[in-house]
Formats: sequence, structure tokens, C-alpha cells
Amino acid sequence: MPTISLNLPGLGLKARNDGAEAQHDAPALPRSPVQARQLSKRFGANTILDNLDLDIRAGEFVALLGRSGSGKTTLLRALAGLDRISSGTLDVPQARAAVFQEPRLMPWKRAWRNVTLGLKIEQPRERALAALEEVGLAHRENAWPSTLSGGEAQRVALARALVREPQLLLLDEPFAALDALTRIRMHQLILSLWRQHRPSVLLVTHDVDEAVLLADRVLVLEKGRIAADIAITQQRPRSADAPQFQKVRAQLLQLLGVEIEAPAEAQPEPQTPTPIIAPFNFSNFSI
Ligand SMILES: Nc1ncnc2c1ncn2[C@@H]1O[C@H](COP(=O)(O)OP(=O)(O)OP(=O)(O)O)[C@@H](O)[C@H]1O
Repeated sequence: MPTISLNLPGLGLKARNDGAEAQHDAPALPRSPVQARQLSKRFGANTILDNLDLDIRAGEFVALLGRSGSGKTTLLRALAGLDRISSGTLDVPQARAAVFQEPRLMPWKRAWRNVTLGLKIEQPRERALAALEEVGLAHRENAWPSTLSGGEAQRVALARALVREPQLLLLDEPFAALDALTRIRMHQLILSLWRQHRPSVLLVTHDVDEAVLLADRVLVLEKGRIAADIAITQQRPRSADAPQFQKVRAQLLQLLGVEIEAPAEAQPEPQTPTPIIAPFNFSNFSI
């Protein structure tokens, strides 16, 4: 007689129809909304993603690091449904939205119209305004994209993502083109929006500090697969000066192939006077 297993989530019960006793297991975890199995992506003869497995849990903030050309954007585009995968399986929520390095606003549409662009929804203006309000830009609803600063334009792009009420928010280096101060403000904004709406987030970044500052988990992509998966347990708000932060940063830099010299004070005293070289400053270090 064939065995049919019926998983009853949350009960840890397996019902079988083969007469055997029901087993009591550990409670089943809810299924991850993002699941990639044996996912491969090839461009011609080049295999960029190679039988990659990935899970992102509901409401989880995951950052993805990797050397240039390792396939981060390729993975993000596959998750966004912008590119087809070559083989494997990929489950993603229908409600997903992406924000890229450049805001990609239509220059001939006012800010609020950019927010609801392509959406068939009731009361689009009110919905756009509410989303702009969330990113602190309600007062610029009628602005043309050319009159917005880089940070403002990126916030309109975020509002455009929010209005779609995504279960999965894909961020491809959205802060990379911004000045340092605006980037700090954007970090705060993205965390507060994430707390409020709790989508699953995948943030592609080159900035190790940004990854450790924001994410629950940092992944490193290498040779087409997830080569490292590091949980960040430090409580938010996180300080880059905390030993915990520095330890993870050093670990990630090492995984990314960045040689780190021991801090100057750990070096033995030189016998003869040597020119003073400022210690390497890790803050905002990016690859
Ligand atoms: N449409 C395409 N056709 C052919 N090759 C592509 C295409 N898109 C990406 N690639 C190649 O796939 C590889 C990975 O590119 P991808 O942009 O995903 O890397 P990345 O990790 O995001 O890089 P970076 O950090 O520099 O942005 C690169 O070698 C790139 O040239």
C-alpha cells in the first residue's frame, strides 16, 4: 500500500494511511515564502548560479554579499521574476517589489504618478500619497523627477515598492549612489519601514558594514552558491564599534578575500623609528 504523508503544520503530526501509528515530531516550521532549490542560471556557456539553494523566512531581513560578478544581481533578478532561471525550482510570493541602485522614475510623470505606475488600484492618488507620507515625501507629490535629489528620488522608488504591499522586498544596492549622510538616513528609514510592514527583504550590497548593520542574516555568494550564511545576533540599533560587530565584519571580509592586517597596537614595537602609517579605517569599508 502506498504511503501518503500529511503534514499538519504547527501540530507536528504526520497522518499516514498505511496503518502505522501517527508520529509526534518537533512542531513543523511554517514554509519559507522564498525557496530556491538547485537553482541554476547560465548565460550561454557561463554558469553564474550553480545549483543554488536559498530560503528566506517570512519577515526576515537578509543581506547578500559577494565579489563583483559573483551573480548577486542575477539572483535578485531571478527572484524578482525579471529573468528566467535555467533550471531548478524557485518559489516566491506573488506580491514582490524591487528597488535598484538608480530610482528608475519616469521623467514625464509626477512623483505620485510614478508611485502607482502600472497599478490598477482604486484611489491611486490617495494610496500614492500614503506611501509618499511613509517615506517623508508627501510634500513632493507633484514634483517632477528631475527636481528631486538623489535621496528623494530613491525614496519615491521605495514608496513605489511599498504601495505594492510586497511580501518580498528586493533591494539591489539601493543606497550605493547616495552620499554618506543620506545613506545613514536611508538605513534608518528602511529599518523602520521593515519593522512596520515586515516583508521578507533581500538586500544586495557591496558594503559589509551596511549588511551587518541592517540584516538578520548575511549570505555570501561565491562560485554560484551560498558559500556562507551568518546570523547577526547583535541587537538593533547596532553600533559598528561593538566587538560583536567588528568580529562579524572581519569574518565577512575574510570570506570575501580581503586581507586584514592586525591593528597597529597589536604589532611589536619597532626597533628603529619607522614612518607612522595611519591604521586602516574599516568604517564604511565596502568591496
Ligand atoms: N544578460 C546577461 N548576459 C550575459 N552575461 C550576463 C548577463 N547578466 C549578467 N551577466 C554576467 O553574469 C555575471 C554575474 O553578474 P551579476 O551582475 O549578477 O554580478 P554581481 O555580483 O551583481 O556583480 P556586481 O557586484 O559587480 O554588481 C557577470 O559575469 C556578468 O557579466
